Amino acid sequence: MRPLLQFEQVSAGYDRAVILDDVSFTLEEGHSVALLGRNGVGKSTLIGTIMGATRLHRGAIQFAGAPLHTIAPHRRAAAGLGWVAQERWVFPSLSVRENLTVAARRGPWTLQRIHALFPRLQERSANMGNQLSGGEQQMLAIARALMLQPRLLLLDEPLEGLAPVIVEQLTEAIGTMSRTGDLSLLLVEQHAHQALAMTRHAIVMDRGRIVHDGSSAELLADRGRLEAMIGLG
Ligand SMILES: Nc1ncnc2c1ncn2[C@@H]1O[C@H](COP(=O)(O)OP(=O)(O)OP(=O)(O)O)[C@@H](O)[C@H]1O
Repeated sequence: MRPLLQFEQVSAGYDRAVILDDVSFTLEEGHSVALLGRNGVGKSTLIGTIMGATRLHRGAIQFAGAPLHTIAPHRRAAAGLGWVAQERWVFPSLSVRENLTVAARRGPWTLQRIHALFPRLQERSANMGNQLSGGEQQMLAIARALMLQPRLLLLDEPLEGLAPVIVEQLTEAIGTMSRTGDLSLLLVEQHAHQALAMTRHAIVMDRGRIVHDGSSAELLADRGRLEAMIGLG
């Protein structure tokens, strides 16, 4: 196994506030990890720390065998990180097809492969970004990130606020993505069951610290433990 992302005793936050407290974990190349925890425990801060959007107080982050924390935030996408933020960035006045191709790079994620993953986007190719439903925008935001050929894709609550039928389609697509093996995934989700079903590993956070790091299947089977750590809502 090859480590792709490693947090080494990372403390990080905003200005003087320390939110992440001595966080260490490893994400292997080609693996998928669910990042779980109650509201406000620091999940988005961890994602932001990978992208360089927070202040690193202590520790180091390695990505693909080299230090990541010394790379400027605007260069991290080119280094192989894809980020689908909660805000679902899409270009409103570009068509779906243009959204996908405007900044695309060559690599394993082709338009054809994207259309196989999200048939809905193929049907909506000529529609503008602002003519899409919330679920379609989420699909487009994920697809745009894939067209940049990331080695690691960060998904921040992709199922949030979406209709059950869309949640089902997205869950299936994310599960497919994570099984391809040529992409690593870090998935932040409030929907713990879905997140665990889509991933191989799970990390649970509480108040800025990692309180559990293990297999998703085992945690999914241990209802009592899951409930104690994050509640089941
Ligand atoms: N830009 C910011 N400036 C200062 N504090 C922040 C900022 N963003 C988040 N925080 C604080 O950091 C802590 C962790 O928030 P974070 O958003 O990382 O948690 P989360 O686990 O992702 O929660 P949620 O599921 O609600 O998004 C909270 O106390 C929050 O108030």
